[in-house]
Amino acid sequence: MAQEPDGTPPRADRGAPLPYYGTAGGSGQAQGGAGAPDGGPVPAVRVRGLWKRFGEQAAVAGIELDLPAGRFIGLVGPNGAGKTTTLSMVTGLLRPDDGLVQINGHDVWADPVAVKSRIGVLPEGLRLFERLSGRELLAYTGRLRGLPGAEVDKRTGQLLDVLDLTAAQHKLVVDYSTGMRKKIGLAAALLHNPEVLFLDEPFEGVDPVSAQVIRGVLERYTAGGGTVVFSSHVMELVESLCDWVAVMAAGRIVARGPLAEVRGEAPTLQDAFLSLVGADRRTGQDLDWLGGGSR
Ligand SMILES: Nc1ncnc2c1ncn2[C@@H]1O[C@H](COP(=O)(O)OP(=O)(O)OP(=O)(O)O)[C@@H](O)[C@H]1O
Repeated sequence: MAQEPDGTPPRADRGAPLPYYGTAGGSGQAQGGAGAPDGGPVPAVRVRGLWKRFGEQAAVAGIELDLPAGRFIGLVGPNGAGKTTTLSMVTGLLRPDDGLVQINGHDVWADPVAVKSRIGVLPEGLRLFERLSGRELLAYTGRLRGLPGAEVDKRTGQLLDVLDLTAAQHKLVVDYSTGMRKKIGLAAALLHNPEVLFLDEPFEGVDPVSAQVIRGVLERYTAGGGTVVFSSHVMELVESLCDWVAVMAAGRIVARGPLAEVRGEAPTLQDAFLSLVGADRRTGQDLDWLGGGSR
């Protein structure tokens, strides 16, 4: 598999290698804006030695990963592979036991304000302010992000329109459907025009029409230079949307690189994925009693 980053324009903000966090609960040192230590282009996301244990179990077991800027990146893996735990640590929602995470050269835990102004996050199990209307939620988010009121109004109107939420803009979020919640969450994550957008299962529970709308917005965002990192189980979706993928299994990255390279000789990403995570051997052949006939 290819080693990233690739094809990303070099940036001026380069600097020294960064320290790891050290032991559990350590916060590392501020190194805002530092670049790739090898002199290469600064990756959108740089992860080194990332660990998270829950009791005896290592949910994330020493991940090393560079995600190139300006790409549509899919993080895929079977249930329990550690995708959500990884994304939570990368976005500053969950403190790692050990390891380093940088967003465009800024340390997630040592320089959280710089990082949070650069990222948008649509987490799994998104919690929203339910007693606000969709429009109020975006107005509130925009002001929290420090945007001027007129700019918040303009962007809010445009995002509500593009995401087909204008008719529901005055409805309380508590009354939104699953798909509407994803869309208003996406609008809130995009409002400040982040450099990197993280989405945990953005298409789960979303109907095909809304999925197409979300897809269009994300494609517009990457065309403008933004980086999307999203997790999904749906290989067809990843294959049609992403140009770069990272495959996780049992807390580790087992493959990463441009989509075509990870797919390799396999006919589809799904085949490559099943082979990479070792699931192609589980065919259900042993269940010879199953079939609804004799009990
Ligand atoms: N708060 C927690 N406490 C204990 N175990 C946890 C916790 N969060 C995650 N885990 C465990 O860590 C492992 C990785 O979970 P994670 O949710 O990151 O996987 P995932 O790849 O996102 O899975 P899925 O695709 O099913 O959402 C799982 O075995 C899970 O049970």
